[in-house]
Amino acid sequence: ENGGRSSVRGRSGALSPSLVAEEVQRIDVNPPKGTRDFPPEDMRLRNWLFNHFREVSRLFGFEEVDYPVLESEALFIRKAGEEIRDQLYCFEDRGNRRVALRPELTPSLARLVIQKGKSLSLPLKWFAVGQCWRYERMTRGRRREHYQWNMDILGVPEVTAEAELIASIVTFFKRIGIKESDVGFKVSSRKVLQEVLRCYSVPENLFGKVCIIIDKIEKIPIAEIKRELNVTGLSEEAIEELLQVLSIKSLTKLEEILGGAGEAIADLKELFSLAEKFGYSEWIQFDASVVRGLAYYTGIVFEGFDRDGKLRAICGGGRYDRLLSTFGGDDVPACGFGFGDAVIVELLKEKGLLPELSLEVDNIVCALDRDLQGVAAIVATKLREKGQSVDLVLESKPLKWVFKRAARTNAQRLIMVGNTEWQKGMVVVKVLSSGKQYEIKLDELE
Ligand SMILES: CC(=O)Nc1cnc2ccccc2c1
Repeated sequence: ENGGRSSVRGRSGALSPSLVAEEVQRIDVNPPKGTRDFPPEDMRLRNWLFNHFREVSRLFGFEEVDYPVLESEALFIRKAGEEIRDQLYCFEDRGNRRVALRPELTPSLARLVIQKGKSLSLPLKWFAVGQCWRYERMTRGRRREHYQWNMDILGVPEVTAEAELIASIVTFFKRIGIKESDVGFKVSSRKVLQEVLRCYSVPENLFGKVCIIIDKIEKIPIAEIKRELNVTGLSEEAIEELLQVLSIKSLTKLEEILGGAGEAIADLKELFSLAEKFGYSEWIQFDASVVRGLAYYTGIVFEGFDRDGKLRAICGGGRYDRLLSTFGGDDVPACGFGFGDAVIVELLKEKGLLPELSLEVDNIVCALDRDLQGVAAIVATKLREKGQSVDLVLESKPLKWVFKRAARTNAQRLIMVGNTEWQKGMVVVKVLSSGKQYEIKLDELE
């Protein structure tokens, strides 16, 4: 199909190098383990998803930010036993610096906020869509990268901030056709754990570690949870009381156990009342077992789940009021969420909600004679200046080839530049949906 030329000879007919030099060993053309390419069809779906992330962030008045994918390893070294730490994609660079591919975006946000310091006026509402990395033994065959949408509000201590963040995710779900019958949010507060641990005089510095162990409650046997809590230093009765409280699924019950004085109850009541006002009460439920797997959360935590229970958490977030001070900055009240690009696509597949996205081009322009290639370029430029997309045929091709390409690229119109018509300053337009064909002066083409 390349006009009859044999593939080993280029335009000039010379022998191609491969026949002369030694055989070149073919490189591995797959992307590195655990990573993905985004060829056009996959990139259309990714852009569709990210455009919704960005449009919702805009609707909520958030500003877009980004950070280097490479950060100092120190940003992610936390001693709470988190999985994200065990799987850090870290290495020593050529300057002998310990660096890491970011496993999440929040520490970078904290770093930038500290760096900007007083020059930032609060509250800050920032969002980012960034690639995050982990290094897992490929035995699990899981991906080593994914893209995360993050939205964060800094400088707002009240739970109106968390309510706003959940509202933004509900808005996103509604835009892509996901309903409250498909997904929900489990909501709790780490202050529940805090209040229980205080009753048993568990030192504050064990709080993060205890949360990380609790977060594994549905992933490892309960006996293992108890053992790890015990090793961490909790008494038998503290462990029993903790596990008891974590099984509570109603705020009323929680109030009976904890008493009505604590901040946990007040925050959660406020959040559920705001949910009413935002109109997403049907989407959220209290569930004391939600703690999330990041050590820095300090208050409300939430995670989006699929009600069929087939998938891992869709998204998650919460309040992290102490993160900045762990980096030596002044504390700023903060809350945010992360939303990965993988589970949501699995959910859309499950629900038959994957959009059909095809390549669209307004025009395909071709010269019918070799010496009219320049005129075809004029036509293409004119249309592009009017904001129309043009797939300009760049070589002299038989019309059959052009029609085939027009069909594959979903071109709306075919513009042909032929000698006969061009003598009169005209070009031929064929509307491909109707087959209607007409001649028109170039400067009347729009
Ligand atoms: C389902 C999925 O791809 N999860 C995923 C993939 N890559 C990651 C990379 C860093 C942190 C978390 C990650 C999570």
